[in-house]
Amino acid sequence: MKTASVRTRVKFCGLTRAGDVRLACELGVDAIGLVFAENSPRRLQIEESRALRQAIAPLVNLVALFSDNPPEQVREIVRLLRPGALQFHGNEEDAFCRSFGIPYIKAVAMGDGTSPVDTRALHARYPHAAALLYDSHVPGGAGGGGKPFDWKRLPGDNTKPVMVAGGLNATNVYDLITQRAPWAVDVASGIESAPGIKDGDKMRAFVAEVHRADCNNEHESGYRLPTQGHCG
Ligand SMILES: O=C(O)c1ccccc1NCC(=O)[C@H](O)[C@H](O)COP(=O)(O)O
Repeated sequence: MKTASVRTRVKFCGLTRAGDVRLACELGVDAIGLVFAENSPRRLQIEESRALRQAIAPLVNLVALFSDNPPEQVREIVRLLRPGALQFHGNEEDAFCRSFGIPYIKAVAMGDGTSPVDTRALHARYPHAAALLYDSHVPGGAGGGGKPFDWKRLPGDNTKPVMVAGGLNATNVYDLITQRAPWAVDVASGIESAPGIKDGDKMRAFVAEVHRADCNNEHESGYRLPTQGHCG
């Protein structure tokens, strides 16, 4: 039997319904992203997020997303939801991001730029980031826009796990994984029928394509642990 020697982690982001959360967990995603950024159509109120939290299966990570939210709001969400990681999309600096005592992911705005990413500068600016998420928003803009950036701009000299987002869906995630082998992929609109409303068929197709890519991927990324997942 053919086996996958690596496994790409999957984060589904911007869920707003408990049923979608349950299906995502059944499909085997690694993380569920709940959005608390003010400018998002997927933004949750704290009360509704508690029901979603309860729908997350054991061993599946909860990631809480922010974009320049006030610290007391972040603290309140950390207290109530106990996320496994925080994700910051705004102009937050390292000291702020790490001050909540939970591993953090920093989103890097790839925008419409063409210049190479200065990985050294990024690592110096966010020394305590657990991972960097390369996403297609413009600096200061919101995520979840459903538009990819040019993956050739992904840096090759990372010393932190690389996550990729921006316009991913079941038709392009295979190419991303086989071309660039990120540690994790992150998707919001590519698995939706409307902002915040996930589509079961699109979720299934996305996970199936990640699995297919992992089973065909010869590329060994320095950010992955070897695993032996079965490919059928
Ligand atoms: O999803 C949002 O509405 C959002 C708003 C403000 C900041 C971040 C936001 N989402 C961040 C994500 O992690 C998305 O999954 C990521 O940007 C990819 O989105 P998409 O291109 O729709 O797959």
